[in-house]
Amino acid sequence: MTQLEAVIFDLDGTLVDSARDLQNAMNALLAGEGLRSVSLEEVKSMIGDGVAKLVERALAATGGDPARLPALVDHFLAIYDTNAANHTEAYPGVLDTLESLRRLGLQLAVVTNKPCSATTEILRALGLRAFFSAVIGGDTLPERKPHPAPILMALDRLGVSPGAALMVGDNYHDVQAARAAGVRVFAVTYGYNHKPLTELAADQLLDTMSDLVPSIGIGIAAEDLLR
Ligand SMILES: O=C(O)COP(=O)(O)O
Ligand SMILES: [Mg+2]
Repeated sequence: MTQLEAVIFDLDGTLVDSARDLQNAMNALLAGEGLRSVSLEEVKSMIGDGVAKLVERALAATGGDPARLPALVDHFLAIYDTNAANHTEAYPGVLDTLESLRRLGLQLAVVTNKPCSATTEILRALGLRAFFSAVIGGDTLPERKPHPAPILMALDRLGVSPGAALMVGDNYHDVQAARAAGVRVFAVTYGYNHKPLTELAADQLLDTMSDLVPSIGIGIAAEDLLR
């Protein structure tokens, strides 16, 4: 079994619960358009495919004019960029897990469909930025997950081959992108997945991030990790 050298994390729904800040920014945008607010549950069902999709789904849900989409994506970004870390928190077990993985000598990366500026603001505000040797956002490349390119770019920056990496995400797009990149993939059960967990077809499900290190120890090259 190839020795595990790197873990790539999705951001929203995996490392951080960002739904409240996304909801607040969205409702400020919608109010400016004279449209109704969206609930937290609605927003959670819209997260994961980047900002343009998020705004498109919110407009569709509230009867907004699709022709306004390009202008409203820009407006959303202007609101969200400076308010991305007001209520956003790391999920339980995330900080301890990142510390443990680094202690085990693993390299860490973030591959998210969220734009880089908001991603960086959140990671810095939560004290997580220093754990990651590579951070790939939704606007780093023309392609986003489920395309494998962002994952391959992260691996390239880390100097790690796909077979020596593990992806951890919450969405079927994370699973698809990882599979297409040739990377093993675990899925957390607490995030914003839009499909039944059984359909995710991840290599393993994690009910909490605290389960990750024990799972690696049992399932993936434990003898190598602990040597
Ligand atoms: O949809 C987004 O903006 C971010 O989603 P992700 O961090 O789960 O990739
Ligand atoms: Mg996600």
